[in-house]
Amino acid sequence: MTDFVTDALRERLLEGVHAAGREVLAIYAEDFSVEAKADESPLTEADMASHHALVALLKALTPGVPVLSEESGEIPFETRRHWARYWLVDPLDGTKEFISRNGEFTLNVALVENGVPVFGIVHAPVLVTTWVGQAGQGAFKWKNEERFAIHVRVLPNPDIEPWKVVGSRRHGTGAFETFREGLPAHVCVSMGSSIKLCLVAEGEADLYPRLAPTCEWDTAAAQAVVTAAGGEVLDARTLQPLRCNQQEDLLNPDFIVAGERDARWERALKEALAE
Ligand SMILES: Nc1ncnc2c1ncn2[C@@H]1O[C@H](COP(=O)(O)O)[C@@H](OP(=O)(O)O)[C@H]1O
Ligand SMILES: [Mg+2]
Repeated sequence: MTDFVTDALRERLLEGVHAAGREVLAIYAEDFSVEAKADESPLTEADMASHHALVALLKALTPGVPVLSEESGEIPFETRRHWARYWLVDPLDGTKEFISRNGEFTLNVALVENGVPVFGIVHAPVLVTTWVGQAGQGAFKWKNEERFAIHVRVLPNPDIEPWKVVGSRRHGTGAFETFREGLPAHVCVSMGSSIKLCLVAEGEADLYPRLAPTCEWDTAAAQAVVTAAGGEVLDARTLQPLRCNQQEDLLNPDFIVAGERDARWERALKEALAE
């Protein structure tokens, strides 16, 4: 439960994120250049335009609340570990999807309180879709200006209806394949960016195992959506909820997003991680 984000603040945040999304779309529509970051991952003008727009928005709406963005540059753990509340931003998640122009990229803004993502906005401008989740207030999806309440779905009986698993377009691993081999009947779809977590939140997928690296900004906003929709984002080994800002680096452990706990996928996950 967070009471920091009032209805009025949420509306201003949504307007601002949509405005940043329009800046990103304007770049998407033109020829854009691609640079390589220090870690060899790609960076476009759109990542930086969205970063500047979102940081300015958050600083204007909530002066005094620190902002950590993927494109901020490093903030030492010694400084940020004292933050009881901060904004965590991935201005463009799915940069490779942006570059390949398949529309599967998102703008992500999370509010983290004491390590827990309690509020999140995930906006996919090409899909004209925005997911919002707020602890204690549920989760919503806007699609073409229409608003729907969303909720995870109950795992179906796989003999009647196969489970739905969502995986990365680019980060499939042997462990992911072993996990699938341990599952009952299921179908698998590939998707880029934090949209994967949102698909679990809205009951379009049952499981998203991520047995490959990600950073906290990749997941925090969508984790708030998933939890507000009744699901969980769990460390794949401990099955405890992911927490932010607990350590020097900003890497997540391997994790799984699930609408519901179930011994069958927990067993498959254990086998996949034992390899
Ligand atoms: N080696 C690595 N270490 C940390 N994060 C990584 C990584 N390889 C990929 N990622 C993260 O995975 C995200 C893409 O995941 P997916 O392929 O499932 O969409 C990237 O987001 P960005 O596009 O914001 O850089 C990046 O942050
Ligand atoms: Mg990202």
